[in-house]
Amino acid sequence: MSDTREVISDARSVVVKIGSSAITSLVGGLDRGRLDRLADAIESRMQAGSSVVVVSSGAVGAGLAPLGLTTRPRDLATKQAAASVGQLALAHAWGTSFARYDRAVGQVLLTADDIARRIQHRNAQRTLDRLRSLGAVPVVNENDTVATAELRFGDNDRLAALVAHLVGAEALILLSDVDGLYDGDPRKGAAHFIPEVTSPEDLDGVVAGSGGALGTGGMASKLSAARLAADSGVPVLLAAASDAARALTTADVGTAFSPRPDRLSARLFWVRHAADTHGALHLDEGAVRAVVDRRRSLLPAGITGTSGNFHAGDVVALVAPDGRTVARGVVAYDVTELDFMIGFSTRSLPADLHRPVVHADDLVRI
Ligand SMILES: Nc1ncnc2c1ncn2[C@@H]1O[C@H](COP(=O)(O)OP(=O)(O)O)[C@@H](O)[C@H]1O
Ligand SMILES: N[C@@H](CCC(=O)OP(=O)(O)O)C(=O)O
Repeated sequence: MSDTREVISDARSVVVKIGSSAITSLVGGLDRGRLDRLADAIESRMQAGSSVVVVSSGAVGAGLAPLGLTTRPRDLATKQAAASVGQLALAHAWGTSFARYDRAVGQVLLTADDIARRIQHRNAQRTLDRLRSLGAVPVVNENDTVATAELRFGDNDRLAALVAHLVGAEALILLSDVDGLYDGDPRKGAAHFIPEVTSPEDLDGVVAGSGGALGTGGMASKLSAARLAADSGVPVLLAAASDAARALTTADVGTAFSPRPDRLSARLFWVRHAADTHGALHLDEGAVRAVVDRRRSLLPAGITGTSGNFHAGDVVALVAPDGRTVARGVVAYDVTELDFMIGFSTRSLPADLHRPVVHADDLVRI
């Protein structure tokens, strides 16, 4: 068995993400039998000494039938209404499944903002830690009814990877309706199974397709969540929910993603994955080369313009002349100060403006 699978199987703290496609269907809504089987597997892992945080999708899927809807809505307001009805059923169903073991369940609804802002971040962290120390299972979902389009996590795979970072988990298990990663969408024809992903090259030629009728992000969101987790040193197992018992014990099913050996510091992880940037710095070609290839700090001379309303200490995007975001970093000046500095060489500026606009230590390439 690979080292990664051993780490996942031995992890004392695990985040288990369950996709809509694994526990809901368009016709039947929430599948209580499947939820019971997942709760059985999670309970066994907890009995063996691990703490588990569940990230459960399925609110929208569970809310469709009660509202007389037969397809997943596309517009935000109807999605939010379905999630509002469905979240109640979902939380109740998890509560009932774990009550068979006298295990309490705590509902935790988060938005991107909660993870991005340090104070809410700490509050969420404290609640999750206390729930776990009290032996309860936190069941996390996105707070769909208040998240607006631009505030959305995008998908719960990403939320699960951020939660894994937040609680210092040692493994992330993504359970879906597919039994792992293939080089193309297995619903669309013959595809080859990929058991291990140890480096980005293992993903060369992989076509990550869209999700099913109820899923949101499809395989692309699982791959980017796996990368996010890998950046924070967390190994990921992607497996079918029907294999949950094996995924949670021996981890000898599905696709295992190794964490990167040079994991990002907590600070740089923050910079790269901060939910929101507060603006952008537009770079000329020379500055792109200095920052990306030579890993230098960004100086005012290489900046051609700014956008957004940011302050010193905010995370901003660094954008190349062709519009690509090439890095993210913590900016050292307010936009109002910077607008007078851009294009000038450091020597021609007053001494109090000599620090770099983004220091190399505060900068992460994308
Ligand atoms: N390269 C691929 N490997 C495996 N599955 C893929 C791939 N591309 C697309 N898929 C599809 O992604 C779906 C899972 O994504 P999604 O429906 O969003 O799940 P979930 O609800 O669990 O988040 C699977 O049903 C599968 O058909
Ligand atoms: N918050 C939404 C889930 C969004 C989502 O990412 O769904 P999925 O792709 O099934 O994990 C819900 O509960 O329906």
